[in-house]
Amino acid sequence: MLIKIVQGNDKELEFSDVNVVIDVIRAFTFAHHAFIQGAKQILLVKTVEEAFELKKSNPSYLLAGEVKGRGIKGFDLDNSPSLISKYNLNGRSLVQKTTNGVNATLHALNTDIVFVTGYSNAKNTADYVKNLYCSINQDNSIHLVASHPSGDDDLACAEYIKGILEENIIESAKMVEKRIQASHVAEKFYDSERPEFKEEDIAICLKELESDFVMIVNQTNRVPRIERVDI
Ligand SMILES: O=C(O)[C@H](CS(=O)(=O)O)OP(=O)(O)O
Ligand SMILES: [Mg+2]
Repeated sequence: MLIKIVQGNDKELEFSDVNVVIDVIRAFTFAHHAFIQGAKQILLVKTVEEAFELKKSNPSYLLAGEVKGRGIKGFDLDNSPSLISKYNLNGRSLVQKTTNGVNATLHALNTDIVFVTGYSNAKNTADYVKNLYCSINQDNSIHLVASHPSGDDDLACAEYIKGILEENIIESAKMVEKRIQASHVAEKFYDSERPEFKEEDIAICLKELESDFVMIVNQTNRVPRIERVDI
């Protein structure tokens, strides 16, 4: 198994058998909770304009995401996992536009299969990838993409997943949680002068959840979309 950790949201990756794109704070923690709340799929777009175009032809779509961390005028939702975990999303399709997670994923499509995850679903995802791609073929190449260019939240999670895949756990779950909380990306959520960033979001990003699915990017349509695949 050739496992490489890559950091950044715009890296053009050479082909690998599997890509796992990680965004802890907050895009794929948000996505994980959206699926738990019943979402059917999450379409991934690069720009705000593309999101509005999709909504024009599909008025039931919910637009979600951020620019510089803040919600977008005219969108239905921002990038907050604590907010989304209060919605009933049964059967709904979302469109997601975010700085790191979504952009990194759109740059990571040169592969047979793309997973996305935050920390909340990291162990599930790592176990699934390990069973399916590591046990059978030891020659498989895997990119773990820590989507924030400098955030230790995604890097810590990537190292955690690598440890599970290689059966060599250097970073314990507790250590990873500490690194996420101490990362510079988390800072603004503890800043009382920036009330738009909620501390509650970080609490959710730090919590591993028992869930029975992984998130895989379906590339068969023009717009790539995250779907839940039961495990
Ligand atoms: O909304 C977020 O948490 C981030 C943007 S920033 O790092 O807070 O500026 O977007 P994401 O794509 O979820 O990393
Ligand atoms: Mg992030």
